[in-house]
Amino acid sequence: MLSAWARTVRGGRALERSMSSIVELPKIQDFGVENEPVLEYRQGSKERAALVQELQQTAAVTEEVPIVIGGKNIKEGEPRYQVMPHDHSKKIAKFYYASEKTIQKAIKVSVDAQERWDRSPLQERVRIWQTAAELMAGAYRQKLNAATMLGQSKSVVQAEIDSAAELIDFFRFNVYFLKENAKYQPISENPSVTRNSLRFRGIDGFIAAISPFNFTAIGGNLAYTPALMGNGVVWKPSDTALLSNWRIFNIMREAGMPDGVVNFVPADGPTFGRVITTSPNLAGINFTGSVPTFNWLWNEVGKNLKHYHNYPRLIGECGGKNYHFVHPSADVQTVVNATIRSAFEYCGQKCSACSRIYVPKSLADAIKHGLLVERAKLKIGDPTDFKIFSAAVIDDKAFDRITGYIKNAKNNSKNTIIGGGEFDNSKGYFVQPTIIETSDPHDKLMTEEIFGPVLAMYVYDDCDVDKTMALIGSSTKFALTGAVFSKDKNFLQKALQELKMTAGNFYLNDKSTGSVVGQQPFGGGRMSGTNDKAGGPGYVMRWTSPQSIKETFVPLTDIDYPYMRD
Ligand SMILES: NC(=O)c1ccc[n+]([C@@H]2O[C@H](COP(=O)([O-])OP(=O)(O)OC[C@H]3O[C@@H](n4cnc5c(N)ncnc54)[C@H](O)[C@@H]3O)[C@@H](O)[C@H]2O)c1
Ligand SMILES: N[C@@H](CCC=O)C(=O)O
Repeated sequence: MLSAWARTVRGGRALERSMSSIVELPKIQDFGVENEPVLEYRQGSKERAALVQELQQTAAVTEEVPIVIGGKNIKEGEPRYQVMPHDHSKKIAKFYYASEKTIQKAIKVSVDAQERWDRSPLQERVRIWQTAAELMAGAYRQKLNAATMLGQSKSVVQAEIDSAAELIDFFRFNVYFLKENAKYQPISENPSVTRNSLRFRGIDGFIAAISPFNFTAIGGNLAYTPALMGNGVVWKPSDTALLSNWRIFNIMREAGMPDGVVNFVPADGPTFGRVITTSPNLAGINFTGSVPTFNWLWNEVGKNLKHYHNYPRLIGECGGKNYHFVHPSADVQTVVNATIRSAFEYCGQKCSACSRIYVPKSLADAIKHGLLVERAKLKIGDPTDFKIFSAAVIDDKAFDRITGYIKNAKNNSKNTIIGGGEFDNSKGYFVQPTIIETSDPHDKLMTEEIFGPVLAMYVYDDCDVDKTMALIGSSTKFALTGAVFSKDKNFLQKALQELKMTAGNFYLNDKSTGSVVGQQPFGGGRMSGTNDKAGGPGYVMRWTSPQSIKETFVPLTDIDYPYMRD
């Protein structure tokens, strides 16, 4: 007969049962999940009328945006303004930078709130997330879109796929993924003797969510997915996405989010970075933005390691030098249309935007002609004009950086501007979609992230397909998105192997942008980030510190092993 000890180690038949389980498995209502439909905004549609009205209302005021810590509004220091990038004389939001002391206060409030919040039933959190998703899809859809169009200079469709569809999808899908992940429970060989379970806990401390300007949805995901998993969060939104991010924060409050769990803390980037990385309570950084900023944060964490209670989780989704590689067998029209969209939608300010294209000599004339014809048709202007293709770049710094590349190209004999090249910042930060052909595949136009409407093109000899394909991975450290265009299945097979490490999101005969939550989980490798795949099932798991629990229901009656008594 097995001893009680052995029975609890390996299971076995229970002779007596003194207790039952006290661990409750998460109860989360089952529901299906679908992507939020992208509305069309046709002339005469209800959604268009509602959006126009909301654009007028949003443009008519400069909204006050406070710092919010533990539910309390704080306004301190000199006021700052978020302006409309396409008309920088217009202020859309007035906000304040949190001081070091205020950031420290936000950390304390988040750490205190975490303990209570982590004890709240998962089902209650799920209810809040679902309510928020409904509010975003309904009553507040156009408020979110208007703030994104005016504040971040997005066209109607670019706002709709971001601040409506993607944001709503993040809220619905992360709940779905949480539920799916919670289905796994460890083996209990004989549950009346011992029962094993796994529960999700938040991480002991606080999570700093640091979001970029270019996607409203990313701000919502970075701040609220750690919160869904039981964490306290200090959210630093980007100065240039402030109003749309503020609207998300308020929707969450209306949906029932308790005060103090997520704290809204606009701040100077380096000040915020210094304060969070020197706090012993730092449990994680959820960052999306540029490589230099993430590298700086990672270094600071390294320097401070001995002060922390945890190893902070570092999630950073960073920049790219995304490519379109065209094989001689490619369909020219597909290449042209996909490239125009990928390179120039939202002024090339998607991290996934194509900014280098490799074209075989045999197709070069046709592709250049197609790109130039389509480029000339693009209307660039005020995003409230429903006919525009794209609007202004985000701010003066972006304008100077992008036009710096264009000016440089004008003075470099290896580079020829074949389309665009004009810019004007007198009213808004406008840069015309620009195509530059270079004879040097290592030129900085082909290797550095420009993050603007500038497409670099390199024409290769058809016989050099393999050699040119090898340049994709060897000429930059980025590996975010990439696309290959070919009608030759054997070549596509080869590209799948040869280019495996060059992109976290890889497209065959499609543009390098436009990933959808739940369809193409997003993120890059190499220096493009930690590739934690936002919009995929593993992302929620990065924000939990799971606990394994073993419960034993029979008394432990002896210490010896049976063989000792033989
Ligand atoms: N891989 C992805 O999923 C993804 C998605 C969107 C954007 N991006 C990348 O983001 C970049 C564009 O966004 P951006 O211009 O807002 O990036 P950024 O790095 O300038 O800023 C990102 C955030 O970091 C803050 N910040 C700046 N310095 C800081 C510091 N020292 N400590 C702490 N926070 C600091 C900023 O204020 C902002 O909130 C591009 O490189 C783009 O490719 C990547
Ligand atoms: N998910 C978006 C990119 C987000 C980064 O900016 C896309 O795939 O285009």
